[in-house]
Amino acid sequence: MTNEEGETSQFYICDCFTTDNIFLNDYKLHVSFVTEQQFRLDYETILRRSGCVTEQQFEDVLNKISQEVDRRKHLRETSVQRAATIKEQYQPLHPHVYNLQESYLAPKFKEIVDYCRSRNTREEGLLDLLVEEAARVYRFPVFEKRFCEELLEELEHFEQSSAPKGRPNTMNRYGILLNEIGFDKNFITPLREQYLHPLTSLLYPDCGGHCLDSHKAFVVKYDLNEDLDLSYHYDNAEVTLNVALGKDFTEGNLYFGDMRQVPLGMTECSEVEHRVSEGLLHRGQHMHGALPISSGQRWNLIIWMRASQERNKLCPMCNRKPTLVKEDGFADGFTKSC
Ligand SMILES: O=C(O)CCC(=O)C(=O)O
Ligand SMILES: [Fe+2]
Repeated sequence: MTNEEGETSQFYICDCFTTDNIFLNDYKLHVSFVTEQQFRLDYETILRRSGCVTEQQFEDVLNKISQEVDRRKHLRETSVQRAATIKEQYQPLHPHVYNLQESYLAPKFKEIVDYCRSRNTREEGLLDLLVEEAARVYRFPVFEKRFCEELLEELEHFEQSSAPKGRPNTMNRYGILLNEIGFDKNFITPLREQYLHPLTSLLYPDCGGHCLDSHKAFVVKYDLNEDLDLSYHYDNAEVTLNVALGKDFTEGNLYFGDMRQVPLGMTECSEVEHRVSEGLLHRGQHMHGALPISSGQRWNLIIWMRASQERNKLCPMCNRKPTLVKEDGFADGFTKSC
């Protein structure tokens, strides 16, 4: 039996969600907060170096953290409420975009998926169909351009409506959470299971790409009057797909550094351009960020794909064995079974 979002199992979050990876936008810093004493010990020096020098500035940081922890503690319940209100009140402009059709997909993408479906192990032939832009970062066409336009029209229509809006995370202030507006069951889940899974199985078997069983999907939006760029980070995902949907924009390239926990600057970064209708597939733990756009507006579809088999061993956000807390929906992709 599956529920409305299309999940078949009970999923969990790790309890580090309320203590770890809290992003301080003013100082572009991710922090953990358990007690004030621990926080001062771990971050006072680095915060001071980043310009947080007065006691008042430090107080402001503590207040922001406390607000964020509160927001996270109530996140699931507010999200369920928002989804119910959206379902009741929001009238889609293009209802058909919520149901994935083969005709939305680029022919080249279908060719790549067919190639993967017919093979159990990676052969060099696959790398002739994809472009490897940086270490294990692959580019390929995903959608037809016409579909990207319609999807964007739908998302803008939603943005302009009076429906309540949940934002993807503290780093993206203007995105849209796709599960809340009803994209999971008939669009993102079939896209992940039927099309992306054959590909990730061959490309990332070592990072859970062969056993992805949930996701978090959202849209990020950059505009000259809103967010311009995205700080360096890793995703709460085993494998991520990032598809540029439009509109017209200049710059805003992604950049990739090393895998987790190597400070930027000690490592060479590779810049990768976004091209409308094309996707970039990468390991979730591959550190990356987005450079500022210099004109226009950029919308990208982001699918953080999770493999419970991998994350149940080690939570990618706190690097410890996860302490499970039950939640609705796909939660953060942890399960109890394996
Ligand atoms: O703006 C982008 O293209 C990157 C977005 C991203 O990395 C994320 O949301 O995790
Ligand atoms: Fe990311």
